[in-house]
Amino acid sequence: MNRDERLKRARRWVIKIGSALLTNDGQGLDEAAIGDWVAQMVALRAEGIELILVSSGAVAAGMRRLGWRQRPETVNELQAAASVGQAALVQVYEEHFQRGGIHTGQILLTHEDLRDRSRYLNARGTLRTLVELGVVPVVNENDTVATEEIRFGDNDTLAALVSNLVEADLLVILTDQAGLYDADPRANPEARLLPEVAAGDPALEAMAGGAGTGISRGGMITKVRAAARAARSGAATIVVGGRAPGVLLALRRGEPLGTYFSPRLARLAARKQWLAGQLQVRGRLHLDAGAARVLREAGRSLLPVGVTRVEGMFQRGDVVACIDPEGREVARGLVNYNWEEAQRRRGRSSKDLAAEFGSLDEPELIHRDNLVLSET
Ligand SMILES: Nc1ncnc2c1ncn2[C@@H]1O[C@H](COP(=O)(O)OP(=O)(O)O)[C@@H](O)[C@H]1O
Ligand SMILES: N[C@@H](CCC(=O)OP(=O)(O)O)C(=O)O
Repeated sequence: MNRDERLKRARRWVIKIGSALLTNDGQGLDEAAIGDWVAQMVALRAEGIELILVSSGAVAAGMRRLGWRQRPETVNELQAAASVGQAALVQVYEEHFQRGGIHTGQILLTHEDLRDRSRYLNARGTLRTLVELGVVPVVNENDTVATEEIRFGDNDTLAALVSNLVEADLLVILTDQAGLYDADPRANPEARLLPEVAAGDPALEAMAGGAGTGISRGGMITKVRAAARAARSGAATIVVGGRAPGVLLALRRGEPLGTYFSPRLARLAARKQWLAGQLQVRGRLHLDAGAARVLREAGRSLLPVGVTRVEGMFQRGDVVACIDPEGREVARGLVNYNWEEAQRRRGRSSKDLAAEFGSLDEPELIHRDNLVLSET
């Protein structure tokens, strides 16, 4: 399916608005711009398009209300700014959406909410219910409680995971550049805009750099990765300049704005999407070349015999990474044994293990249903 066709058919959109765009140079919210995007979203809703909004801007809005000129350094100050600013943010959205007769609902997530399978299913259920009720969920990271270990860090990653969660057709990332360029346009005036690329193409990461402003987090690299993640559940992504007049409606009309990331990656089953969305691992299993090959090429389960080294103190059911002899990540999966048991089993044949532990013992360290290949 090409871009035009996909856009015509896209019924469920996730729209992400970045910090760089939402704030007047990091100083408070650009309310006029927000009003303009919301009016466009109201028009999209009237066409029957379901919307989920992922909005940054809490820290910047909080700084403004607290009278701070610089982004604070300490975690608690950042969290305080986010707490004050999040209230301001939802207030502005709610006010503008109300004018169009649409309710909003606030959803604040941490990575922990999506790591735990039952919390993940719960978040998914709530988001889907809100969408079915015609409410526009306004999602942000729960910055007031998120510590380094449990945070997404940037909202591009969060928007991609939300796209997986609601099985969106399209992820639109509004930012302060017209799209993805072949080099950072702030540093290279000659950089050219790429109108269409393949989501997950490793060459894109080399072109994309970090954040452009002091207040934003991810930069273009996290957008490129977000497009690859979103493609795992079949969503196309468009990264586009949010200041282009009527940008959302122009996209809907099929105007060729921004960079279109076509989702050419194989679509994963819902459970594997959840696995692929895990941002952190609890341990690493180092594989020999043969095991790395059968995982990559034959989609087999991981048997203890192919494991040369066990790293980390994980428990049964934790997510661990499988690493090839060159140190590259092959796959991630839910491990059947804790680290001590895995240690005891590594390098041994299934026959040998059955003789020692009995035939009721699970022969795989990771079953193929619980294993997802990493993007390399
Ligand atoms: N190849 C690239 N193409 C476009 N922008 C890039 C590229 N590499 C780095 N950037 C930078 O990424 C910035 C956008 O990301 P970011 O500042 O995180 O915005 P947001 O808050 O919208 O997520 C741009 O301002 C730009 O300076
Ligand atoms: N959650 C933070 C935003 C994080 C952030 O700035 O992300 P991004 O918009 O991707 O650069 C906030 O609301 O301030």
